[in-house]
Amino acid sequence: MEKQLLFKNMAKAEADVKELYDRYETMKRLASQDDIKLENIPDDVDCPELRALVTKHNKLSYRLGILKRAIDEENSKPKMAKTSFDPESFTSIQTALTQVCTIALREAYPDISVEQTVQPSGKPEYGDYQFNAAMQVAKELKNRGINTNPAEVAKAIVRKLKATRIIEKVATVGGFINIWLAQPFCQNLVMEIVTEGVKPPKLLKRQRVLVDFSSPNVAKQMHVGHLRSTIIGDSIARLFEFLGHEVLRINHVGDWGTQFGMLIAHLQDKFPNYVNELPPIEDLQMFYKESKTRFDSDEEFKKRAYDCVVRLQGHEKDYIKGWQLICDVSRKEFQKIYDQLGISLVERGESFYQSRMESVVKFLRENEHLEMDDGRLIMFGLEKGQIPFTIVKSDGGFTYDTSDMAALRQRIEEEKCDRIIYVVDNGQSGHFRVLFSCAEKCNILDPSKVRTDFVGFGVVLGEDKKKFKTRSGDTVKLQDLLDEGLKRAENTLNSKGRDEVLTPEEFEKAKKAVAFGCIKYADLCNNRMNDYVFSFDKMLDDKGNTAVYMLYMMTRIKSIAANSNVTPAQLAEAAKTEKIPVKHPKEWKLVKTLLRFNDELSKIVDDLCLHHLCEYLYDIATAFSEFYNACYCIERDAKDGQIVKVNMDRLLLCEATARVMEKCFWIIGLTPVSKM
Ligand SMILES: NC(=[NH2+])NCCC[C@H](N)C(=O)O
Repeated sequence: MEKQLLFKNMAKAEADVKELYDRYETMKRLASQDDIKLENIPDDVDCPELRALVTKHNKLSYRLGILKRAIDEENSKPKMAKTSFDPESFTSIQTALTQVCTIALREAYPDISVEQTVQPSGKPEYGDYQFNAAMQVAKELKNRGINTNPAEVAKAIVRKLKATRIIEKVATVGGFINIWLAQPFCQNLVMEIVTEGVKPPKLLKRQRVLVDFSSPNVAKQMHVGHLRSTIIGDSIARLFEFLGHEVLRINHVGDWGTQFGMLIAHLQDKFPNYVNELPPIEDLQMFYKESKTRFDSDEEFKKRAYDCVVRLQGHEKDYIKGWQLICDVSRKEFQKIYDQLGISLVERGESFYQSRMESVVKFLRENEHLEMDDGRLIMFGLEKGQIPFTIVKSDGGFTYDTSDMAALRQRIEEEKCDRIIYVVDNGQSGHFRVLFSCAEKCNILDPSKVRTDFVGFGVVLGEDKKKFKTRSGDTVKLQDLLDEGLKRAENTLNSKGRDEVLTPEEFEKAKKAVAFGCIKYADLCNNRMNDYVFSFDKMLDDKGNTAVYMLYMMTRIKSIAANSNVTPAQLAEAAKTEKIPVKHPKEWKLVKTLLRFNDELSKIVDDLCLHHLCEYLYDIATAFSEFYNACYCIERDAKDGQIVKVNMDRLLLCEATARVMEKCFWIIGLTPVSKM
């Protein structure tokens, strides 16, 4: 009996041991797992403490995962101490990134002198900007017998990259260094646009910039070529003004040629009393034609005309008076065009340089730069095979070449210009090459101190791709062209029913903004070097990159806040607490597009091609449309259309977009309209 009990106890003890062993095994298995899941604990394990511990463990390992990833991310970032970013020296994102990358490049490879600017990257997966110097550096190194590859170089550069507030993260793909912008930094910059307006980047040095543009010829037609020069030159001047430079807008009018001889001789015959009584010359071109016909057919008249030139250049009173009268008639006509287009210019024609021409000739003679050639005095520039400048004609008179030499000298020595920009058609590119070359040769121009730019442009073509003419084959008068623009703009607005929604004043404003805006925009949005086809139909199209599309876009953006009953004051108040939204990819894309503004400007400061700005405007408009379609600014009830929610942060982004676009408009010379 006792024995039986003993056996029973033993069997039970054995079963207990087995059970305990099994449990131990389960626990061991569970413990070896990285993450113990509650469901893996067998149901028969009745141990609440264990379950509590597992739950706690799981929570902790989740947090550990987050921390580990953060550490990894931190480690993948440039390792050096965070240098605080100096907003004082910030000019543009591209410049700032280029600086940071160049410093890293120099540190990684001190004796390699590769210059590269950071570029916006083409695809979002390659970051926002790219620095592609590694290929060139690797090539350089290979040339020196050092075996490496672009990927290694890229990594070496990244290791030297200092962290800044602009950069969120950096990654290399082969030899490419991809850079992602930091959102908080960008949000702040865009918010500054809302609170402080679009400000120009900090100027390193304020320059004196002279823009020689428009420059028609007295008594002759101001033609479409002069219109191009006027539009392009005005925009360039505006750009430099916005940047804070000191700009001289000079109208180098052709007012001192030999044509004045025949004009004055004709004036004496037609209006003998011209000195005392204002001659009623209405059609100066007609007057010019008449005198030219006489000049070409009448020997006696021709002689008198020559005599008149001599007496005019000798500053004889009555001759100067006649010359002034003729210039006045022209001046008034030019001014009408400038007023309509909203362009300001300082007239300083060729006549202004008369005495300076005399002294520049003396200077060139004394320094032995002039050569006798068939009775003329000519000057060769520095380049071989270049045609020479004619400084003094065989009759002792001066030429277009002489006046430009004198003008350039005046602009450098008297005006102390840092940069001189000539906006003249491509046909004169040769003239300006010789001018710069001669000026350098005789030490009037030192290109290391003064920058000269020839801003050429192509000819204006008709829709038939031939030279721009009227239907009857005459050259197109500028005033007629502007008038037609107004008429066509009126038709366009009427066809959209704008005459019914706008007040007469608003309609007039819109009409002018559209007409003159579209003429300017159509000119500027093409690469200026190309010939351009003048087409009102294309200009007035409301699709594509046209002024009409841009003006519409602007009124649309402006109406968003107004339609949601948010006042400017409320918006300003919201700017104090809200952040610019960047969560949605389209918000972020728009933000980054807006922040390209300064980069675009610095590109234009260098190549003086305004089409970059028009392309940029189009990019903004596109990014805005995408944002607006994807992100609600105002949320309305589906049934009754009542506003249920206003997303103030998005309205602030709309406001920033309008501000940047407005600044671009200003530089282009477009007048925005509040309603269209
Ligand atoms: N400095 C200059 N040359 N400026 C351009 C003058 C253009 C000249 N008056 C023309 O109509 O062709």
